[in-house]
Amino acid sequence: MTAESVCVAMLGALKRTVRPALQQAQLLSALRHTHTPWTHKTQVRACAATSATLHLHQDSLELNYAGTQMHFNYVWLRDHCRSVSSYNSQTNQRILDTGSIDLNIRPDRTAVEDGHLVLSWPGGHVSKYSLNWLAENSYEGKKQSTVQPRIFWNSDIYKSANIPSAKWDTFMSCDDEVKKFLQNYLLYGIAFVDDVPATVEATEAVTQRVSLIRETTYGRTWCFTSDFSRGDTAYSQLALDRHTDTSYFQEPCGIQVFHCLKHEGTGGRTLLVDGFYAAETLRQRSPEHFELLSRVPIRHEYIENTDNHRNHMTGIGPVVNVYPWNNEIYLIRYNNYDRSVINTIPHGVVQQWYVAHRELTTELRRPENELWVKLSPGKVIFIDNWRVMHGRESFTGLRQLCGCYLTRDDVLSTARCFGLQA
Ligand SMILES: C[N+](C)(C)CCCC[C@H](N)C(=O)O
Ligand SMILES: O=C(O)CCC(=O)C(=O)O
Ligand SMILES: [Fe+2]
Repeated sequence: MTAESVCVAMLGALKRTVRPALQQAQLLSALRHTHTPWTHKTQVRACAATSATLHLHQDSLELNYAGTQMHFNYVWLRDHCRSVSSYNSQTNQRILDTGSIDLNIRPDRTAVEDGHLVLSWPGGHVSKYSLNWLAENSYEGKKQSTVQPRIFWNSDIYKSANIPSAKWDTFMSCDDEVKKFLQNYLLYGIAFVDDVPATVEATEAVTQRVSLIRETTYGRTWCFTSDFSRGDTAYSQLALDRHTDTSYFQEPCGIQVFHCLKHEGTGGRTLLVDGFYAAETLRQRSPEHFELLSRVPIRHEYIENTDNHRNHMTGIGPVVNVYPWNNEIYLIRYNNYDRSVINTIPHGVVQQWYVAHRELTTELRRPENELWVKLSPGKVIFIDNWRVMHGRESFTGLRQLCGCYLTRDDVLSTARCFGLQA
């Protein structure tokens, strides 16, 4: 058996879910290294024992390992050297000055030894990388995997998943409960904690288990009712169509927390819609419309001029934001109330943009995509404001809603510290 056939035999061992990738072909060709084609310089080394084969190219090394063909640029390899003089593994920070690497660097010696790629650089420095580390960190590996695994949902999918709510007592005392809660939150973009005392303090305490509060012009923790105390329809009894909040921030708030402390009246149910489910449907149906919404930046705005508050915020960005290397959606800004004048789209594109926006709106408005819940005292909901839209039914009577925004970075950090993929 040749080394190559060993590699092929291992292909099946590595299961990957290749996501439908829209402009992947264009993207790849744009990003592709300009390899010197096979030349007499190219060396081939095979090591059947580790099932790894190396091919040296002009500015990169090709590694076939665990069923994946990967390319590692020489500057990249020197830059990612994990030797003690290059990298501080106590702080997980680079020591090496990347600006000092010769951009034409090539290793003098390359070998695969004991599951490691070993490179000797001109000047004598030796770098060692475990093949598994290389496989985990290669571009080829990353572009086929998602940054954050998610389950896109419509109402039926969410309901039949029967996700349990966390319970206040356990949530406050047991890390495992927080971990389970975060896993659900990451997968679905919403998660609940039940039996929370109906106070601002308890609501705040719950959030402290997973993140830091992101203070905004609305306060740190806010408690509001339909008193028009602020220049925004949220402070009324009117119905609010599905939307994401703070679309007018350059970085919209990552998480929204709501706790209804009191409602003496009718209506006021909360509407939840998975924006990623709708956007993925759009991507399947009309890739070119999806592309337009992900490419064209638009502006959102919050202008407030009341007796007590003066604010003028703007945020610019596309409706759908995707990671350029794998086309995974990571953020949707969708707020028809706060969308401001469109003057960032050339006239030849405006019509198509509206068509694309309408198509997304149609998906978001399908009744089967709507999840309605009545928030009641004790039930705290965490909403991924980069993904899941919220809205509300009009209501009567006194309704008091408290909550806060959380920093996305800190929620994700907590999740990663629990060993979750985020
Ligand atoms: C949640 N809280 C009531 C504090 C603020 C509401 C902000 C409303 C604004 N139109 C937006 O969508 O961002
Ligand atoms: O009143 C509600 O249920 C939510 C209102 C709203 O959209 C918000 O406060 O962001
Ligand atoms: Fe809102």
